[in-house]
Amino acid sequence: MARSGKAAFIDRDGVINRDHGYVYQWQDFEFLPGAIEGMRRLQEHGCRIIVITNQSGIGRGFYDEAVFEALTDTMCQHLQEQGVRIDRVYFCPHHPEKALGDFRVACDCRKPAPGMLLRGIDEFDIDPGASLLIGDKPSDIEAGIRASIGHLYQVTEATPVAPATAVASLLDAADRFIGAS
Ligand SMILES: O=P(O)(O)OC[C@@H](O)[C@H]1O[C@@H](OP(=O)(O)O)[C@@H](O)[C@@H](O)[C@@H]1O
Ligand SMILES: [Mg+2]
Ligand SMILES: [Zn+2]
Repeated sequence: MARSGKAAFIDRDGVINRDHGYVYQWQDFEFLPGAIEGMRRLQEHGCRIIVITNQSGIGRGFYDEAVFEALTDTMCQHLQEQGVRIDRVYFCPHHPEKALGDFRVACDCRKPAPGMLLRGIDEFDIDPGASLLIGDKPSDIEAGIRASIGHLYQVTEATPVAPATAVASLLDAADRFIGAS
């Protein structure tokens, strides 16, 4: 049977919260303007909310998986209080050159590889063509292209990677997607 669900695949650092560089503590987690409202609108529109985040800070030894999970729990709790339910957070702890020990691998989940997106598509029976991705880096957009995501948005003031649309915020992306579908 054809896949039928719709998902918003959302990058974390630089889209949901300000990217201060390997954020792992709640005190450094600063929601970007429009991020929470954008997720609320996408959820109300019927999208699964799926976060896809490279976390090579784990592999580099800056913080461990338990610390990342604790921050994720706090973020999700905060969002829940604001009426946003995160369906899943996928993360990649690897890096092919900079990570330590077993984390130093050429995995299939570190963006621009599409592994985290493909997992979400499979686990939630998502139609990628009807879904959107919001990222800030070219590697996010590249992952979206490789997973055949139909609507790509890049939070950037520079020229976006084709065929992504440049947006000012998660909220801007949400409104454009909802307006177009
Ligand atoms: O934007 P997402 O995917 O949510 O997360 C990115 C972070 O894990 C960090 O990824 C690093 O890239 P490297 O992993 O070192 O190439 C840098 O870009 C950091 O500034 C950034 O905080
Ligand atoms: Mg990012
Ligand atoms: Zn990985």
